[in-house]
Amino acid sequence: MAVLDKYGIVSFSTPAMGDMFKCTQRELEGRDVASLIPGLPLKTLTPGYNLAFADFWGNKGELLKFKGHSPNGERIPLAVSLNKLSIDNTPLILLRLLPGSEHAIPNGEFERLIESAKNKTDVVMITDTTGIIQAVNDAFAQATGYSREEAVGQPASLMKSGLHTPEFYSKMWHTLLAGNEFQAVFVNRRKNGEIFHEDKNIRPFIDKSGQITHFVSTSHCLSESLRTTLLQLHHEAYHDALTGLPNRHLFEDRLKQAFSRALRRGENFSLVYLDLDSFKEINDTYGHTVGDEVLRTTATQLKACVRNEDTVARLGGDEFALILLDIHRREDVEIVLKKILRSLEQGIHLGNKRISILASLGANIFPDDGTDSESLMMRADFAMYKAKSDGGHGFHFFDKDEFAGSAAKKRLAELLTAGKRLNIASCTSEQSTRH
Ligand SMILES: Nc1nc2c(ncn2[C@@H]2O[C@H](COP(=O)(O)OP(=O)(O)OP(=O)(O)O)[C@@H](O)[C@H]2O)c(=O)[nH]1
Repeated sequence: MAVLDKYGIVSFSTPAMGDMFKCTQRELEGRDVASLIPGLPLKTLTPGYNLAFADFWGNKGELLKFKGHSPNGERIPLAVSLNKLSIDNTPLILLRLLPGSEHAIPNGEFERLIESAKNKTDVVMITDTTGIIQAVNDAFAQATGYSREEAVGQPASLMKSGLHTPEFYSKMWHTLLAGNEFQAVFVNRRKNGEIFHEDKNIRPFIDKSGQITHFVSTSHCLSESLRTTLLQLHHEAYHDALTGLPNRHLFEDRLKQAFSRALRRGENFSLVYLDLDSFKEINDTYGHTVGDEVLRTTATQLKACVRNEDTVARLGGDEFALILLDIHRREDVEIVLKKILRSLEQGIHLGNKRISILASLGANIFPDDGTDSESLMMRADFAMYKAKSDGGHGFHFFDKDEFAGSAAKKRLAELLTAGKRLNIASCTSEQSTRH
């Protein structure tokens, strides 16, 4: 692994990269990456392009296959991934390298692989196809605190931290069992309970008959500063910068989790949409800074009105969504909605003046009002639109009969077909202007 500056110059490299290029880290640092990997389209004269390219490839999560040129002229087949990083507001590029261009380890090299792993600085762990550890190297013991004797025969989940979602592991198994390699930063737990971060690559080992017999994991632990930066990047991708709330991506993920939890435990949950009333007027009258303060206060108040395991997200503009877990009756939701309206009313203070925050809320309950996320989202939005068209500053529960007779239903269907965001508020002629 290496960190490049925006001009593509190697600012930092790991010993593993030195091993790969058959030279010391010092010989790599300060070099133009184009001289080491000529195929990479990073050029010293195009820093803006370099960062945009790293960001683009990072988001795609793809590995690029190249031939590296070691300083002594040797050709090295490589798989490369790029990500944009920011450390202390300095944009940088994280370059991750894997040996070879093959997905699977070539036939008959298994024993040699175990032998070669012995002296590596990288952590190597070999499991069978069910994830039981078969072999580890010395670096494994240093990184995890488990000796070879303690680890071999145990499931690799020995190091599980509980901080990844079940989807993370299911994606890993799908990828591996399809014969492809899996690369990710794993958050694992050492024997002494400490959390550590591993930049890990897992490759299937395929025997002479073409069967996958083992998985080979190679990783190195991330330094504290890099780990913090990666956590920040992850947080930024899933949170709204203004309020710090989960953004639409994370909200959709939480909604999926709410479905699985409700199905697993036989529970109900409620989805609530909230749109501020006359927010545009606040912006127009007092300016965007005050508007931003109103949005931040809304976020704080919403979080204060719900339980820790519930979700409050900002979907965009003045639209928020809440997922209230483990709901028994509609009355439970009503209590929360009333509390929200009351606490938002307190608003913000501007000198001697108080600006109340008014909102329209639409709610529904799984499974009564919908059994998939799309219809629940659409129906919460519809209920919110009803609350708004009833004068705003209030809440409304989704009602099937109302929905069936509504002209908006047709509009909803059109929007749904067009795959657009369902902003029903824009269809209404009646808008609340109360403050
Ligand atoms: N201050 C601020 N304003 C924003 C932000 N994002 C969106 N807006 C503004 O939010 C307003 C949303 O418009 P509308 O949905 O029509 O707001 P509204 O006046 O509450 O209309 P109704 O919902 O019908 O009551 C627009 O004026 C946007 O410019 C933001 O991050 N900060």
